Amino acid sequence: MGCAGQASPCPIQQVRDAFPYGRRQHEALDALLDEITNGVVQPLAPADHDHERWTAWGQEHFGRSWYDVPFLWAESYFYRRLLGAVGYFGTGPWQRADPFAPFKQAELRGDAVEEELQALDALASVPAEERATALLHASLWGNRADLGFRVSAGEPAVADAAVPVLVSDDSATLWQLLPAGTSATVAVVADNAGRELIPDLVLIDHLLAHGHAERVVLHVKPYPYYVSDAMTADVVDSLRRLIEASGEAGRIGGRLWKAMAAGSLEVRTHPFFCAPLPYEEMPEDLRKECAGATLTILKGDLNYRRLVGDRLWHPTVPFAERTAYFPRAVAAFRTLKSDVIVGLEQGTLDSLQRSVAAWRTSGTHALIQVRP
Ligand SMILES: O=P(O)(O)OC[C@H]1O[C@](O)(CO)[C@@H](O)[C@@H]1O
Repeated sequence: MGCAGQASPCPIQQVRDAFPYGRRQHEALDALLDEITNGVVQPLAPADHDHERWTAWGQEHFGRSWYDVPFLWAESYFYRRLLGAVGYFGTGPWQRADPFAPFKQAELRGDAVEEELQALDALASVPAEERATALLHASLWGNRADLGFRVSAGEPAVADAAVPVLVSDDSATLWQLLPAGTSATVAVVADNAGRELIPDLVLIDHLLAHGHAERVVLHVKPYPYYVSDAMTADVVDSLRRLIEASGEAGRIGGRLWKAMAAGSLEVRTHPFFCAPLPYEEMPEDLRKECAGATLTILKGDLNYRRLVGDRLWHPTVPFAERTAYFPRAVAAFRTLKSDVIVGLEQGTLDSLQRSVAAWRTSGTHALIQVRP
């Protein structure tokens, strides 16, 4: 979360600086910061629309120090409380005003996105298979948000070139599940907006345009979360950004816009995407939804923690074993930003452990894992 003395930026300060909030919001943010630093976790007010839901999701954590509750729970609840403090769920003037919108907008309008969109022109003329790999990697590394659509492919420099940056790569299995010309439905559970969502949308366009999927359902967060997580408004902004671009990016945007109207691309959301719970505990309606998809692709680090279980598993525990509960085929695209990892070959683990890189947490490494 980066508050209370941690090195990364504190979202409380970030939103304070980014919005001309009134006294009431500043006081509520002060109180939240004080609660996190010196106090104990307070429940939501009984009148809050999601009071019952959060009680079910972790009543046992209320009244304990923020430092003593599970990290996954604390992070999720923190974002819920932050939104409460700025009046996001209220009926006042700040109702539904995304406190992170200024950061998302700046990224979308930045030079990096512009360059990445322009690079799509060069990609349009390369053979379909090579393009598919480049787009898959762009979506994957978009999770680190510092790599674009380079034809030369998607992999950032790392300290130790002897160690593979893709620590697991099941992309061949992914393409086997989605051969061109199938009537597959693909569910994509999005992670970050901006520099991650744009390559996700470009990949979705490729799946639809080349017959790897007949229908794609893009799942986004129901409210602002983890600063940059994508919501419906971010999908709209990204689609507009694509459409306004020249060349191939603009054409992709136009196709996606039409796909939305035709129903071959659908945006959906569910409260569970902001839940502090593993996917193993997903509710029945979401389980049915995933069972109906040929493949569900989960993007990002947090989704990975929730998919395999937020624990320090031995890295060679099979991915298939940890995801056996998932109702149908599932894929994880993730740059490594936390200690949780499974599904590594012993040889890969050995070379990673010999390297000097902080490979588990620095975002220099990534994986594509698939359980058919
Ligand atoms: O956007 P992503 O890839 O889900 O990353 C979020 C990650 O960042 C953190 O908030 C901090 O490292 C992790 O807790 C979390 O897993």
